[in-house]
Amino acid sequence: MSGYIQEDIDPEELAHRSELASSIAGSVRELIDATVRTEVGEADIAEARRLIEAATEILRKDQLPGAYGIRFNTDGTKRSWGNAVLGRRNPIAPPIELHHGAEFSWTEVDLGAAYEGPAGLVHGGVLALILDQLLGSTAEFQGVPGMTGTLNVRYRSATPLGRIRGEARVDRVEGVKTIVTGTITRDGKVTAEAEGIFILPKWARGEVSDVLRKSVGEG
Ligand SMILES: CCCCCCCCCCCCCCCC(=O)SCCNC(=O)CCNC(=O)[C@H](O)C(C)(C)COP(=O)(O)OP(=O)(O)OC[C@H]1O[C@@H](n2cnc3c(N)ncnc32)[C@H](O)[C@@H]1OP(=O)(O)O
Repeated sequence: MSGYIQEDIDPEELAHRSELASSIAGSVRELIDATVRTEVGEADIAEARRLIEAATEILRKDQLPGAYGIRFNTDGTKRSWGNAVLGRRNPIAPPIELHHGAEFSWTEVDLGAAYEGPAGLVHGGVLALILDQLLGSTAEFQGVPGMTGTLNVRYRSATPLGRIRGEARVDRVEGVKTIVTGTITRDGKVTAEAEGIFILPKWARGEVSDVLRKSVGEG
């Protein structure tokens, strides 16, 4: 499957690249929030655009030919740095940091103005995005990975912007299908619940190396 790239990088260099990626993505994330909330006038907007365009030009000096893909070391550590939910290179990712326990996985993340749907509330699609990744990564961590086949989300009550918590656990495994359930809570109250069916695709059955299938990295 293209897009999976074996690229061995020693731990020290990896930590350095990770720090660089997180730092620039964090700056751009700040920029996104500032853009959504700015009240400055035309002259300041023009000046800001000039600086942003200059920064873009610097980054364009050396680019990957396409998306980042999923890269992994032969020891199984994995990098999904372009991922839309947890990619450390990706400023549109909230980004979520996942924690995995024996029984369940969880994340806590602050969702600010850039993730608004209804006034003052988290966009339902953003919650679905986070649940998709959280549930999918939970299946992966438990050694039964798959692509999302179906994701059902029930929005029980509105989720105000701010700090949310997501939790997920594998409910059962049926052949190549892993059924995972999860919730989003805000201030201790469940505002959304989900069930996902994650399916090990045909191309991965027996074809993908054990290293990749068992890989659980920093994301
Ligand atoms: C090393 C391995 C890596 C593998 C991968 C890992 C990814 C690790 C990511 C970690 C975290 C990801 C979190 C974000 C995850 C996304 O964002 S994934 C992106 C969104 N999803 C997609 O693009 C999936 C698109 N769809 C497909 O690729 C294929 O339709 C699927 C879902 C893989 C299934 O196709 P298939 O492999 O040909 O499945 P098939 O053999 O026909 O059916 C197998 C079983 O699944 C059932 N089924 C088929 N489709 C569906 C469906 N849509 N809904 C429910 N059941 C279905 C069938 O009825 C059958 O059931 P049983 O007869 O066994 O009871």
